[in-house]
Amino acid sequence: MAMEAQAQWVLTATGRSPTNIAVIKYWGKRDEALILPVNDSISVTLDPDHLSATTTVAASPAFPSDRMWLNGKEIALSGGRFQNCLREIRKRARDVEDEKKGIKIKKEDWEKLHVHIASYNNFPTAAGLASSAAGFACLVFTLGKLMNVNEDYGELSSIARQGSGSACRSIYGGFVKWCMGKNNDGSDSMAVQLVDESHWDDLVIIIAVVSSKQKETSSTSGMRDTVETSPLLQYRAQVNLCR
Ligand SMILES: Nc1ncnc2c1ncn2[C@@H]1O[C@H](COP(=O)(O)OP(=O)(O)OP(=O)(O)O)[C@@H](O)[C@H]1O
Ligand SMILES: C[C@@](O)(CCOP(=O)(O)OP(=O)(O)O)CC(=O)O
Repeated sequence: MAMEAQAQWVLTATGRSPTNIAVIKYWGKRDEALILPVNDSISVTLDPDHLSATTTVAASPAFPSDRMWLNGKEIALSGGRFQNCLREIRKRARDVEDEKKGIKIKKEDWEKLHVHIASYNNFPTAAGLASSAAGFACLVFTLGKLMNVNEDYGELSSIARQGSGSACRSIYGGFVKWCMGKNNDGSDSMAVQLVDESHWDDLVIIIAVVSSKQKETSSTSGMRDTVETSPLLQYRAQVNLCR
């Protein structure tokens, strides 16, 4: 394999993704593992200069395992959400050649190459400002860039969805709809852009951070409780709010 014959090298890619704020909220899953929602939702993507995640991914034959640092602190990548995103992007990886660095990676090499991921949020993490949306959109986008993935944004949004539901909408700017889809495998549950970021030029969103502390109840567990206990949620899911 050409990759092994070469000297040790590190190939990197960096991306930045903004967070998004839902105007018609996603609340409740019909499939917890695939992250499939019970309703369509619509959000507005914020300006990346203000609230965003910046992620650098690196691959090297010298890395013995996949590792990730979030805001400078190492976090476990063993969770299903990270593993699903890594697996889905690796599946779609293509040949990469960097002539200047003398690197040649074959499509099949990506299954064996490990990655190191470093991400920073320029706003409070896990505090109710959708850091998971910016974070997983950025992770999927940047891994895709590193591995020369050629999928369209719809497909990337479907992969980001498997990291955090709201992340599928952060793949696009402007106003974005997450179409819940009907298929059990989630293949039609993805985001589409309704209008781009120039559509409503003078729209200003003011984010008032009242606390930067980690929330006591995450959206993931809050919506799980609602699905299990609220008859009102079933009604909300039956009415198409996004029409
Ligand atoms: N930059 C990032 N890159 C990758 N994963 C991230 C990043 N930022 C946050 N996450 C993941 O998202 C989790 C936080 O998500 P959580 O849903 O609890 O909070 P939030 O998205 O900030 O708030 P909310 O969903 O209520 O708006 C983190 O524990 C981490 O797993
Ligand atoms: C209130 C919300 O922001 C909830 C977002 O929840 P998450 O997308 O963070 O939940 P998981 O899919 O479990 O990761 C509404 C919305 O963004 O539509």
